[in-house]
Amino acid sequence: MLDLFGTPVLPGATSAESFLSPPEEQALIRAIDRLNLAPFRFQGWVGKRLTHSFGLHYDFDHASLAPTTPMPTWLLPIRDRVAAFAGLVPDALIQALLTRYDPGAGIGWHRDRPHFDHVVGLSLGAPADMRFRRRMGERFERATMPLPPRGIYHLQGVARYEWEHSIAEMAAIRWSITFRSLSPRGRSALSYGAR
Ligand SMILES: O=C(O)CCC(=O)C(=O)O
Ligand SMILES: [Fe+2]
Repeated sequence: MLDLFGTPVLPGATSAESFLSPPEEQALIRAIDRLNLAPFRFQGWVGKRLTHSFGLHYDFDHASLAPTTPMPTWLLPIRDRVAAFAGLVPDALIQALLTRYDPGAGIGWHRDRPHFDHVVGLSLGAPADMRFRRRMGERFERATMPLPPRGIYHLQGVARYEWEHSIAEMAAIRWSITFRSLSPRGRSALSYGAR
């Protein structure tokens, strides 16, 4: 996320337009819709957005992280390009979370689980804004990062750890593919099978 002078508005948040071509976007949308997407669940609450994980599954009902089906071959070349954008080796992006936001679905204020480190996302379908906020005493500092279709964004450092983010309820369908790397906490949770 850069201002007019190319300075990041939020340290640790970078984005680029036209990362995917329109045919690639359409092929990915079709591939996501072929998956067995399930409503996101959080401690007994069932959300409107539909998700499917590859590589690792974080179970929000039980706050646990476990290996799941490896990324399919159609996703690997995309994962490799996304890793290059983020300056990471491809294998670092161990999880892919595929999400469909139907009209009325969004994502509330959160920071991603501490088990993960880098978050690199692709946007497909309807445009959206990622909103950011950070508490400053009595009020919130706020920032917005546009998420145009076919664009990519990378959250790390301050933007990922100190700021919360959310996406308002959508009026039209948006899909996203977010790739995550593991944090030291995530690595120990996996090796001990603990939280
Ligand atoms: O849909 C997106 O691009 C972001 C979703 C998100 O913040 C998350 O899954 O943690
Ligand atoms: Fe998130």
